[in-house]
Amino acid sequence: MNLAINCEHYLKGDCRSCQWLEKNYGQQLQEKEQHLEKLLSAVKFSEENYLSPCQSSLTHFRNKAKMVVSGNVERPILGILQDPNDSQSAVDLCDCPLYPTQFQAIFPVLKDFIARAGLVPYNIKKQKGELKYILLTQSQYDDDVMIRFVLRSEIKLPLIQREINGLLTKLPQAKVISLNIQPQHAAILEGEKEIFLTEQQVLEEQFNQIPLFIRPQGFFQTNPLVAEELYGTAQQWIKDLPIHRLWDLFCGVGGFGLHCAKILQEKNINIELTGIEISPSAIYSATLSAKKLALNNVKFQSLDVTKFSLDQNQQPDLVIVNPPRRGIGKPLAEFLNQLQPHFILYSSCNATTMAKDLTYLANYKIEKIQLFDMFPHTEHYEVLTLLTISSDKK
Ligand SMILES: C[S@@+](CC[C@H](N)C(=O)[O-])C[C@H]1O[C@@H](n2cnc3c(N)ncnc32)[C@H](O)[C@@H]1O
Ligand code: SF4
Repeated sequence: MNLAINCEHYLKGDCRSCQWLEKNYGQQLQEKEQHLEKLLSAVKFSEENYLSPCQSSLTHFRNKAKMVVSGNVERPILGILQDPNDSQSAVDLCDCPLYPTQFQAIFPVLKDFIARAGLVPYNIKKQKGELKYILLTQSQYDDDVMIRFVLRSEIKLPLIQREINGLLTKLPQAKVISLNIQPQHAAILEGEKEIFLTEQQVLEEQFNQIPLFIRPQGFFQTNPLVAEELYGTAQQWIKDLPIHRLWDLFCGVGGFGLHCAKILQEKNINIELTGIEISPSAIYSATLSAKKLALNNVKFQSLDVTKFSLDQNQQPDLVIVNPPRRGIGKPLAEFLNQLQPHFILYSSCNATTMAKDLTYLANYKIEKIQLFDMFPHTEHYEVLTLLTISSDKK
């Protein structure tokens, strides 16, 4: 079997998470482009506005590993369950070629820590044990990592505290370590309670000299090199446009808004950036970045984007939207279509919902569009679109 990358687990059939591994990379990209073109066939745009895709590395491109913990306390297995209801079906994926190479040295230390702290892996059928998942995230900026242990309860906290200095000595790059308490039996990845074992609670990342802060709960891009290209492209596309007032909706930790505000401010343009995001911890991170960049007139607020937008009566020049897979939805799209900001920058991880939203944005045409291959070996991709008001609607 010819695979796009060498993966023993795929060949053995014990992991099939990369559903497109049997297609070579050229074929993967071609199918993604065809998919996007088909979705946009009803929307007006010219060929020259369709930029060639931003490609990804084929291996070691993920900054995050979500490992189900199973096996036993002396020999834990970190990986996936082939049958989600059976801990006996575990496959160890510590050598998955998508993770950063540095993770290879970290996983054995974590396995040793599990044994030392007596963190019995959770057994789904028996509903016994404590440790459910380990979530590991690396910053590409300085290779520091954040380690999160998802546990059923706090019962092991004293043992973990006893062993934590040993772990920090072996892994000095572990700048953030936390316990997430997830008491429910359901296959939910994480619970609400986060207990920090390190003073530092956010992991610093940097894209295009913009500091961004990854915090335990909530969204952060998982393919850092492609994400850096994505934010950098957004920045380049808007830098010469007449923009003073901008909104970054679904802003997360602020990547898009901060990139755009920084380049405009460097050109001595007076800007006013408002970033809106539902998660308060993401807003905390975004505010921290704005302070570090010494940006003036920047306000990040934890609110529902539709509620925020419908309450506004001032027209922004640029609205950035980067929604979850469901898209921005009809009420917000129709509102923006009436509000008529001069430019809309739409970044989407689901071109199907974006294409639907574009039908409600009937006053706009596509000025530029580019595919960013954030998720190689799968059918998923990111797409960035710059919309301007159609000349007949001005
Ligand atoms: C695809 S992420 C984009 C994050 C950010 N733009 C970035 O580049 O990292 C979508 C974000 O929308 C937020 N979100 C989801 N529903 C929301 C809502 N109704 N109002 C505000 N934010 C929302 C999520 O918390 C998440 O951070
Ligand atoms: S996720 Fe990793 S182990 Fe699984 S198929 Fe993809 S490359 Fe192979």
